[in-house]
Amino acid sequence: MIRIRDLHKSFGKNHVLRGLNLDIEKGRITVIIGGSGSGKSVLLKHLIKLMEPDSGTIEFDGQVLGRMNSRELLNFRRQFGMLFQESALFDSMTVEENIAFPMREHTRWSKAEIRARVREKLDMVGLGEVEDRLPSELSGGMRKRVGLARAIAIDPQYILYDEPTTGLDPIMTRSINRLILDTNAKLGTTSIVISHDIKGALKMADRIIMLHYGDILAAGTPQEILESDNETIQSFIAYDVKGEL
Ligand SMILES: Nc1ncnc2c1ncn2[C@@H]1O[C@H](COP(=O)(O)OP(=O)(O)OP(=O)(O)O)[C@@H](O)[C@H]1O
Repeated sequence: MIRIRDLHKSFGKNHVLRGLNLDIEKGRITVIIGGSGSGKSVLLKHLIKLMEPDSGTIEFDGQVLGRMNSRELLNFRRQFGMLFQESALFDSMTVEENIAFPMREHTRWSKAEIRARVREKLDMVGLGEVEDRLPSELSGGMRKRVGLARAIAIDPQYILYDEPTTGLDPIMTRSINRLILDTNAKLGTTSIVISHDIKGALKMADRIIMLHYGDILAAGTPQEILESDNETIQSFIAYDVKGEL
């Protein structure tokens, strides 16, 4: 269980996270939605300590993130896979080297073992013989899949997805959403997804969190979000769900 309590973060006068409280259950898919600039990415960065809060706490299974020593922090980071926006692959490395990267950083697996595991992860994300290609030689959808293969390289407990389907066509969007669901089911991971894809969120989420000006406007099952009588939520989902222009 991840427990976030009274989290505040400002950049100068821009008070981005405003006393955010949130519990995220293990093994589930939590999708975070909300308008541009509402603080979704900032929240995600706090979870892996890429950003420090001004005040408030984040606990993973009772362990407070800010109080970990460097060894605990290294172990902690090992439990995370992250699929960044734009996939964030290393351009000068091949697909195989990209996926092998976390394995080399965090494990003592042999070269042969790493090679076999890279193949296994590529199979999981439905990619064929692309090990020797460079990211620039792949389509955007393929790069996302390689990014996902890298995110699950060392079977993390948590996977964070930052807008995994932004910029993809509807078919690729569906297929990446399917992959997120399958990965969650196969690896039993806790998945936290930031998304602008409301339809996808309603289909795959166990729980949807809506952020609004750095606080939580609503949290609930897809059904609860759909049935909410809050005007801001309704106008946020109107275009995608009701097809309103
Ligand atoms: N490193 C930073 N320095 C200064 N301001 C920042 C920094 N990172 C984020 N912000 C500000 O924090 C606010 C929230 O940004 P964030 O990226 O979390 O939004 P978001 O909800 O993910 O938006 P989007 O859906 O457009 O990606 C914005 O006003 C942004 O300008």
